[in-house]
Amino acid sequence: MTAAGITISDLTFGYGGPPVLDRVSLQVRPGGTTAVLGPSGSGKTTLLRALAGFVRPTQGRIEIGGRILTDAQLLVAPERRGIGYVRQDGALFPHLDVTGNILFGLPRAERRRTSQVGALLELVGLSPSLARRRPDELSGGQQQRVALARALAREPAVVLLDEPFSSLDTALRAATREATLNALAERGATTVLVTHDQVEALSFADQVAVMFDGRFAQIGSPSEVYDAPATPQVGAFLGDTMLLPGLAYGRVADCDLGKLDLAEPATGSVLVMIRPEQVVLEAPSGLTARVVSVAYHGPDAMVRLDLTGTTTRLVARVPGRDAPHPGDLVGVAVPSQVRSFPQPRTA
Ligand SMILES: Nc1ncnc2c1ncn2[C@@H]1O[C@H](COP(=O)(O)OP(=O)(O)OP(=O)(O)O)[C@@H](O)[C@H]1O
Repeated sequence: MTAAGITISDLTFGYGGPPVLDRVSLQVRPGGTTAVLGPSGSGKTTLLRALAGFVRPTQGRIEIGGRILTDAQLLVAPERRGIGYVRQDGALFPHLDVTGNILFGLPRAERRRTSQVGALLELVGLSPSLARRRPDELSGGQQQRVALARALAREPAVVLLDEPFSSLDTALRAATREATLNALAERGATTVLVTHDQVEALSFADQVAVMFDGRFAQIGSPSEVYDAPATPQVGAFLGDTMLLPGLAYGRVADCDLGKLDLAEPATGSVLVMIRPEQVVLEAPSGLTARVVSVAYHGPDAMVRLDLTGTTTRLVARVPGRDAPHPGDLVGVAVPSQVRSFPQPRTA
């Protein structure tokens, strides 16, 4: 199977009402992994359904491997698209065993090739000894891996994953995610993952497309969308942020935390974006703050602070073992470069 790139151009679709997808464009490189990240109801699943051929867009085009699958005239049937689709619940057939589930949907001649089931199970990190189990005899993570093996059995050029890890607990989620990534990499399949989990999107994909209200607010590498968000909304969706009013001149912004270095030059009134891991706590001197509360998480702790002489509230993420105590007076500094956004004018 040769890897196929995906090109989505100007795609628009609504379920009879206002558009759920509003002129959406996206490119996924052959063999690449893109995470579509957005809040509930933003249109992520609808985009996957359009890619899979389950809905007919009112406008726009979908091309996979240079072949047009959807446009104003054409709607190639789902089974002719060479796409594997793994849903949130895995959706295994309860009355079929693992082998039956994996071979389901293959052409009749290929269904006899039960020998490939063992190889597919190994590919997704499962023991071939599970081949005769029924879905209710498997854990949630094992069921998801069987669903992935079923999707890969047809050797699709493109695999769509719709929140496939969301029902799993934390440890199982990480292991299943890694097994899925390895299996997809081995097959060279181009992958689109839909998720509302920021950590999952950042760790799974080489490209993250952030969707709000049926539009992409930003498409970029994981570090671009996290470190250089296009808007405060994208920044806040990717992780905790503080926005401080300030005045920028070139590569410096003056705000309640003093003069901070800007990653990009700016001029005039800005909102300075600071992530909690950028706030460094030290012995009190210069800028100080009073610790309001500490949420201890083991490896790290989130420390809420009142900046002395201001109404500014800060949050610092510090190593768990270095966490101060509520009431402590600490020094604060933001030594790393920060981003800024033009401040919206108020009337
Ligand atoms: N079959 C349908 N008929 C009518 N409206 C629908 C249908 N499916 C989804 N919608 C609406 O379209 C919008 C986008 O839904 P979609 O499932 O694509 O969002 P999502 O980002 O995947 O959300 P979630 O993360 O909750 O799954 C929502 O407002 C939803 O209510």
